[in-house]
Amino acid sequence: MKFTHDVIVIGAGAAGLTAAGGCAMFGLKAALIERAEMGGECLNNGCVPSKALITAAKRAAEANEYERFGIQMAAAKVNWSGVHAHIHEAIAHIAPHDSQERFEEMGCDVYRGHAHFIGPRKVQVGDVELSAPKIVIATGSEPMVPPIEGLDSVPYLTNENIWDLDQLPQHLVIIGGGVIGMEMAQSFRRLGSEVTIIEPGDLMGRDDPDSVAVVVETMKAEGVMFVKGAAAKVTPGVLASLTVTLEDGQEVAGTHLLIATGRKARTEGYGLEEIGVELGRNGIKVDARRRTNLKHIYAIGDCREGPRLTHVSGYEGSNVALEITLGVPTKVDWSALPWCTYTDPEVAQIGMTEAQAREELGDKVTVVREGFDHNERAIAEGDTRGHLKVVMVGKKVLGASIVGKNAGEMLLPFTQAITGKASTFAMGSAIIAYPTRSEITKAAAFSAWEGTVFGSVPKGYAKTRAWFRKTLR
Ligand SMILES: Cc1cc2nc3c(=O)[nH]c(=O)nc-3n(C[C@H](O)[C@H](O)[C@H](O)COP(=O)(O)OP(=O)(O)OC[C@H]3O[C@@H](n4cnc5c(N)ncnc54)[C@H](O)[C@@H]3O)c2cc1C
Ligand SMILES: NC(=O)c1ccc[n+]([C@@H]2O[C@H](COP(=O)([O-])OP(=O)(O)OC[C@H]3O[C@@H](n4cnc5c(N)ncnc54)[C@H](O)[C@@H]3O)[C@@H](O)[C@H]2O)c1
Repeated sequence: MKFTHDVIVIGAGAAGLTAAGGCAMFGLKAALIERAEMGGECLNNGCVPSKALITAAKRAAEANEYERFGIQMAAAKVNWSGVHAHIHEAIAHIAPHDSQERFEEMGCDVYRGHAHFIGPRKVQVGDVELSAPKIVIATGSEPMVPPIEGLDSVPYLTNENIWDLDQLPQHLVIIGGGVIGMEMAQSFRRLGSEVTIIEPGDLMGRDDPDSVAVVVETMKAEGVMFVKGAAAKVTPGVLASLTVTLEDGQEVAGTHLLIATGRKARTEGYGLEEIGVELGRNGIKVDARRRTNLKHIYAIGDCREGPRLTHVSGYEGSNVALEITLGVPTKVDWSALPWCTYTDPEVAQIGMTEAQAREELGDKVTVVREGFDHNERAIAEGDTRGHLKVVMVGKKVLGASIVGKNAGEMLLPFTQAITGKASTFAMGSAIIAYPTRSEITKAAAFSAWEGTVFGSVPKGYAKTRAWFRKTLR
């Protein structure tokens, strides 16, 4: 079979960009296909707009504080069109980094259109047929909208259209108290909306409950309302715009509705079933090397079963690029997986929570806890909310849960403690929570190694392997 490319990558979000860019930097002929905006969910509908909103909301919250440290600011006057502009400026500022032009400069052939498998090694985009011995699926995920009665009778929001709001909601009702629900709730409340979160289970259920409790206390004090229960029905309102009825009959009325009930992997409408790629409960099934049941096809990022975070997509993209180019079989390792929820205070986690460790290792687990109330920087800053919990077996660190100001920036030493690796190479390949300032350490370490990793010898080796793969099939 004559191939058009060494590798085809479907989807230009965090996962696909890293995989395609990595392969191209080793000199492989890489095709990158994107049917919507370059940069995917993180840039256009996810991390970047949400963090921009959080920043604007934080400014309003600071202005609205009563006198602190002898200083009283003028109360915040929120101009929603200015907040909206800031969100879209942040996206526009980062867009060139993920752009078609940049990836073409790196050596990728970028195709804009819907990709569809027409064979196990063939993909069609528009009227172009592409083929390659290796294919990477990085098609991402979309909001999971539960089948709530009457939902279609109201114009509801998800993370895909909330950035287009032309006015600040008067009362935002949020179904789902996970990460999106909590980050959005605090932001809109701080900007002046009334906000109610409806959640049947634990708020931010993946995090340590002691961390979550600190944030919930702050959010309650700021006026966010929490209602326990599952949303069962939505009705257009008479005075208010809508009413959500819970399974137990409670009613919550508001003017706007945000659905934040989790993500659904994008696995439909591009021929996966026809070529026999196996699917799991919510995503493509993969092994530890991110290979599907068809071993030459990889699935990375939000489209496969597993954690859904930008830094995870990037990590899997580079692992797969290394495997395809240099033949390094890189198994994923989640033992030092970090994540952070950018509420105020931030909730950051790496590795195991106390509950996970106790479930796996019982009473061998020890936990040490330090509060910020004894931290002199926190005292001087007048913000002692929060604590650090370190989860260990003996003195070996398994995980850490941090809640407090800039908690996401405090995870890096625990990456090194858990992995036991602290070289510049390890720093360059560490998984670092996105978006944090700590990522700059990875960038610096990567720069130190770039010339070696993408030097003439590894590139020559990668190209020879790709040539054999294309020619000997
Ligand atoms: C509101 C929100 C806030 C978030 N905040 C954070 C955060 O702070 N930190 C964090 O780490 N994570 C965050 N996330 C999660 C993060 O955005 C995702 O994990 C990440 O963007 C997934 O990247 P991906 O490349 O796997 O998928 P995506 O970014 O979804 O990219 C997939 C791409 O594939 C394209 N595509 C799909 N099918 C086809 C096809 N057939 N042909 C061609 N193209 C196709 C899509 O158009 C899309 O551009 C957030 C998510 C949301 C929704
Ligand atoms: N800071 C970050 O890293 C960040 C920020 C935002 C989003 N994300 C990513 O985005 C993804 C999605 O976030 P999310 O908040 O949508 O999902 P989630 O899984 O975190 O939370 C969804 C919540 O919705 C609740 N729910 C489900 N059905 C419901 C119903 N009928 N009524 C009321 N509640 C209901 C669930 O109990 C759950 O708590 C996650 O994978 C996350 O990793 C990450």
